[in-house]
Amino acid sequence: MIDKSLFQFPRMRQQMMLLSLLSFIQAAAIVVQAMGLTQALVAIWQLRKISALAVPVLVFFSAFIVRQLMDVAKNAVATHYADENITRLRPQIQAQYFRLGPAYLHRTGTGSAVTVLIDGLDQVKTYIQTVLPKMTDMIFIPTLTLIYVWYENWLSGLVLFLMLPLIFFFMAILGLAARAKSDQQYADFTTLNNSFVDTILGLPTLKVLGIADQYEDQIYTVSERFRKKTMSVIRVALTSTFALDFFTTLAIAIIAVFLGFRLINGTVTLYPALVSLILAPEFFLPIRQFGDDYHATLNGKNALQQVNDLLATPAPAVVPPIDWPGWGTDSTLSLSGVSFRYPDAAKDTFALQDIGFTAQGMEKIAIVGRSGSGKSTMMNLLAGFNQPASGAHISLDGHDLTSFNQPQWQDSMSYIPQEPYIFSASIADNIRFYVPDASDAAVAAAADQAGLTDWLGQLPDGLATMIGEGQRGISGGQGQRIALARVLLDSRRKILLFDEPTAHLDIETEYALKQTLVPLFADHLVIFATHRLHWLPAMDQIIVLENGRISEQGRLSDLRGRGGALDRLIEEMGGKQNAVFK
Ligand SMILES: Nc1ncnc2c1ncn2[C@@H]1O[C@H](COP(=O)(O)OP(=O)(O)OP(=O)(O)O)[C@@H](O)[C@H]1O
Repeated sequence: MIDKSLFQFPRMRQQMMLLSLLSFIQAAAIVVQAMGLTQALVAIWQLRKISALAVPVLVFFSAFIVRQLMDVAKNAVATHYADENITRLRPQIQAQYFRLGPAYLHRTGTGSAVTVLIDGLDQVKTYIQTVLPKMTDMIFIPTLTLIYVWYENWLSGLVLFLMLPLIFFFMAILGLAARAKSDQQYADFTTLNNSFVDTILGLPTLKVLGIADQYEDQIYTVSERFRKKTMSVIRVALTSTFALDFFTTLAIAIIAVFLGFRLINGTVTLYPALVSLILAPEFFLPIRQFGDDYHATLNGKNALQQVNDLLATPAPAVVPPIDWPGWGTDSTLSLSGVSFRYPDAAKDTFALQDIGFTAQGMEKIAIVGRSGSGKSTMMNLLAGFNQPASGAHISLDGHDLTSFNQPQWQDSMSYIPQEPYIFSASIADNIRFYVPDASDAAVAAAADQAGLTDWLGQLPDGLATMIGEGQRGISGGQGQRIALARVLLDSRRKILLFDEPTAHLDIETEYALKQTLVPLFADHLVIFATHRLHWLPAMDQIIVLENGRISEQGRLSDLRGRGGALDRLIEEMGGKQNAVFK
């Protein structure tokens, strides 16, 4: 029922002590309230003067108020503590996602991240808020009421005490059944979120292909499955609540019958009999309340488990800092024996195998290959998102690196993917990506150099125009130019990694962009993955990938016409692509 990891939360001991104190006071108030009520009833039964009622009634109401105040206080303490932990966990989870990188997010799904960060944390909050006070209530309220009932009437105390194992036994059986169903339900919830986010992101494609309805049906099917799983969890939860209610009512009835007979026999007086009867439901109340909230706590427990698993996932080690001034004209990077396998790929299936090459100074290197040959995997590895398998040798100006997840390397490079991410912000802020404190004049100059001036002139708000999700849409070419402006703004980053930056652009836009890009290449190390072969004449070194291996590498002039992998690739591309080399 209780996730042990809760006890590792900061300040948990103090919180539990505080809640224990509040539950203890509440338990005492419950006993005192019952005493006051019973004394008042006994006084009425004995036809005593109305003034004899004053003290018991006052005691009853005072204890009643204390009891309610303790509920308010426990709620406030638990809510505050839950909020405090959610506020602590949210940035930790975000930081962990950053550490694990896009490769992890790709594997687990965006929907899963949304589930953890939004619904998951809400459920964890409800869990902490509910389970902590319920736990201390379950310890103190039954104990104190049992002690008092036993003191007043040991037989009633014994009945209450004997009922406990039976109730816990049923709680455990039903709890286990609900647990299994709830695990399934939570897994379905994540699947549902993943397929929903996936469908929303892919909606334009689905519409174009005319299969949006099919996906709508799929979401309907998944959500129906989720609904049914939820209903079955609720069914088990209701059965357990019913079973608990049944047994507690039975126990109270047994006590009532016993006491009734003993009152008639005269073996017990009215006060102990009545106080036992009034306290019997109080004895079971915390257990029943825990049963009522069991469903909510199960979801929270699952969500907490997911948060813990995420936080415990080992992040790729950040390579320790090196004494390296950054990439310069004399710099050398050499790789050998670099392999990479996706975690979910078959055992011996490597997306990259035994990669080796050397990059020097402001060289321009093209990585070409058929679709699926490993170009993006290679760029993600060079950007530090994919970690090479053991046995790789990476040497950066004489420093041995185990991966490119190296702060100085990453601070020296700019990575431009096929579709650069445009944040929901102004164009200027999007350009300031690497240099947040760049001046307006510097941003405007970078935008101009990237060829954005004509377009900006058409926008009433110019650089202040809001773009990105939920804002003004932009074309693929404009997105690439913004990404270029980012690079131009930060002249310290001398390494440019391009992953097919013009893949989604038409020939005219690509040509215009090329005019901006090629001059930029001059004072940078450029590693450029592409299947558009007209870029090759602008490159110093060509690396041809086939099935994750380098099948040919060298200068374009050396590779052309020798019937090797590059010639085969050019032949396959045919037509317009081939014409570039004639
Ligand atoms: N996240 C992933 N998990 C498992 N396998 C993957 C993943 N991403 C890519 N692969 C596999 O790795 C291989 C190389 O893929 P990669 O995307 O690097 O190729 P590419 O040359 O960039 O292709 P394209 O030109 O079509 O973008 C392919 O066989 C692909 O199926």
